[in-house]
Amino acid sequence: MKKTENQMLVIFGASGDLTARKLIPALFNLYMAKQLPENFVVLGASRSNLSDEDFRNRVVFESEYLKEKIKDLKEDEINSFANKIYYEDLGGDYDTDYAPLRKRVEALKEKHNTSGNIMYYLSTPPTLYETIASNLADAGMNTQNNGWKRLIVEKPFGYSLDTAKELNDGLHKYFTEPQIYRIDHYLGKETVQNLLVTRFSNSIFEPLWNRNYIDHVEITNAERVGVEKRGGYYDKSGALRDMFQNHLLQIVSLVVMEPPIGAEAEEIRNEKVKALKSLRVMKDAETLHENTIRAQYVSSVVDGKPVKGYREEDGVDPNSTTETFAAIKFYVDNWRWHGVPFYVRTAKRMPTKVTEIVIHFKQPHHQIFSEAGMQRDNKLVIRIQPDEGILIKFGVKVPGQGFRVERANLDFYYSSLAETYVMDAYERLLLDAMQGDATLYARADEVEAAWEFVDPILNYWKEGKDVRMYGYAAGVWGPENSDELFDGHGFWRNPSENLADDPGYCVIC
Ligand SMILES: NC(=O)C1=CN([C@@H]2O[C@H](COP(=O)(O)OP(=O)(O)OC[C@H]3O[C@@H](n4cnc5c(N)ncnc54)[C@H](OP(=O)(O)O)[C@@H]3O)[C@@H](O)[C@H]2O)C=CC1
Ligand SMILES: O=C1O[C@H](COP(=O)(O)O)[C@@H](O)[C@H](O)[C@H]1O
Repeated sequence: MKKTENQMLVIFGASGDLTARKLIPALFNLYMAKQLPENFVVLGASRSNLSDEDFRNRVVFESEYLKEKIKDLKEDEINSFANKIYYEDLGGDYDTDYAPLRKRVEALKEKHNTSGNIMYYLSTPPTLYETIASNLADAGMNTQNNGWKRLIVEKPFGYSLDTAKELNDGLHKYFTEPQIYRIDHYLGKETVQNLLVTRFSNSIFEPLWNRNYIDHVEITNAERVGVEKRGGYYDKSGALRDMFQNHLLQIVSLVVMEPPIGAEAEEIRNEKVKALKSLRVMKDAETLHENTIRAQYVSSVVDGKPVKGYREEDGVDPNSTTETFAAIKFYVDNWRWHGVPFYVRTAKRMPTKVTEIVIHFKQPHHQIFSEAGMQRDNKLVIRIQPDEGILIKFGVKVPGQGFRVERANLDFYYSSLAETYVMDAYERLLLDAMQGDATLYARADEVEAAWEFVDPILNYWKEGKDVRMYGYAAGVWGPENSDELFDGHGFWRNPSENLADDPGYCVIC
C-alpha cells in the first residue's frame, strides 16, 4: 500500500458547486475509511466572504451532499472531520497578492504539523488557472524546497487546441509537468481502470484485439438528464467538448493503446498518447460530413411529463447551435487497427444513463450452420456504468434436431464483488494525487493530442457549409439518421439499463 504523507489541500473556488458536491464528500469518505494522512488540513479559498464556521456549515454540517452520510454519526466524529477544514477569503479577486494566503498556510502548517507538502486544487472557472498559478509563484508558494507542491486542474483543459496549448504553456511557467494533475473523473471509475486489467492481465482477449478479429468498436455514453442548471456553461461547450474530447477519448485511448511495458504512470501515459496520435484526423468537409452527426434535444413528453427542449433551457441561447448529441465515426491509423471503424456517441436526454464499450468481432469466415436469421458476430460488452460488468455474447446450439444457433451470454457483474468497497472516482483520484501517483491523470501531450482530433470537427460544425443540426425528442436514442454512420454495416446497440438485455437485434433463428 502506498503511503500518504502529511499534507495540506488548498482549494481555489471553494465556495463553488464542485467543492460541496464532489471534493468534500470524497474527502469525508477517505476520512471515514482512514485513508487521510494523520496530519491533514483543507483550506478553502475564494472571493466569497466566509468565516471558517460559515464554510464548515456550508460544506459539512448543512451540506445536502453529506446529509445522509453524517446523520447517524456521533457529534465528535463529525467535528473531528469538520475541524480539519478552514477558509481564507481572498478579498474579492483571485488576481491579488497571496502573501496573506501564504501566512495562513504557514499558520495552519504549524498548528496541524502538516509539513510543507501542499496540493493546490483549481476549482474555479478555467480562465483563472494561470492567474492563480502565477500568483502562487509570486508568493513563493510553488517552491519545493520544504515539501512537494502539486497542482490539480479541473476540466475543461482549454476550449480548442490553441487554448489548450496556451493553458499548458501558462501553467508550465510556474509548475513543472510532473507537478500538474489534470483530473478526468472517468479515469477514476473502477470499470474504466478495469479496461487495462481486462486487456493486459488475460491472455484470452489480447490475441483477438486487432483488425484480424474485430469488425468494429462502438462506444456509447448516454445521460437521461438534460443540461440541468448548467445551461450557461454547456451552451459554450456542447457534447463534443464536454464529454467527447476528454472522457470518451480517454476511454478510446485505453481501448486502442498498445500493451505498456509496465504499470507506471509514464509507461501507461506514453502508450495512451501514441494511441491518441494515431486517430485519423478528419480534414476535408466531405469526410467530416459523412462521419459526424450533431443534434439537439427538442421539447417532448417523457413518462407523461413535458420536457423542455435544449433551446428553452435556462442560460441557453434560443438560437443556439450547440450540440447535445454527437456521434462520430473514425479510424485509427496504425498496424493493429487499420480499417476498423470506431463509432462513438455521447448525448444528454437519452432513454437511460449508460456508458459502455462494445467490441464487435468479425463473423466466422466460413459459415457451416446456414439457417439464416441471426447476427452471428460475437460481442464483448464492457459496461462502465450502471450495472457495471462484462458480457460476452456467443452462439450456442438450440437443443433438438439440426443446428439451430441461439445467442447466449457469459456475464460478470461488479456487484458480485459486493464485499469490496468501490471508491467514488473523486475519492480515488484525490487519494492518488495525495500519494503522487499520476497514472489516472491526463498529461499535457494527451490533452493536446485529443484536441488535434476534435478541433477540425468543431471548426467544421461551426463554419462548414450547410452543416445540419438534427433534432431528437428527449427519451429516444438520438436523431433517426444516426444509424447512417454505419453505412449499412450495422447499427447502434440499444443499451438498456441491464447489461445483458439486448433488445436491439438479438434474434433467435
Ligand atoms: N461542478 C461540476 O460538477 C464540475 C465542475 N468542473 C470544473 O470544476 C471547476 C469548478 O466547478 P464549479 O464548482 O461547478 O464552478 P462554480 O461556477 O461553482 O465556480 C467555483 C467558484 O469560482 C468562483 N467564480 C465563479 N465564477 C467566477 C468568475 N467569473 N470570476 C471569478 N471567480 C469566479 C466562485 O467563487 P467566489 O465567487 O467565492 O470566488 C465559485 O464559487 C470549473 O472549472 C468546472 O469547469 C468539472 C467537472 C464537473
Ligand atoms: O464531466 C461531465 O460528466 C458528467 C457525467 O459524468 P458521469 O460520471 O455521471 O457519467 C456530465 O453530466 C457533465 O455534463 C460533464 O461535464
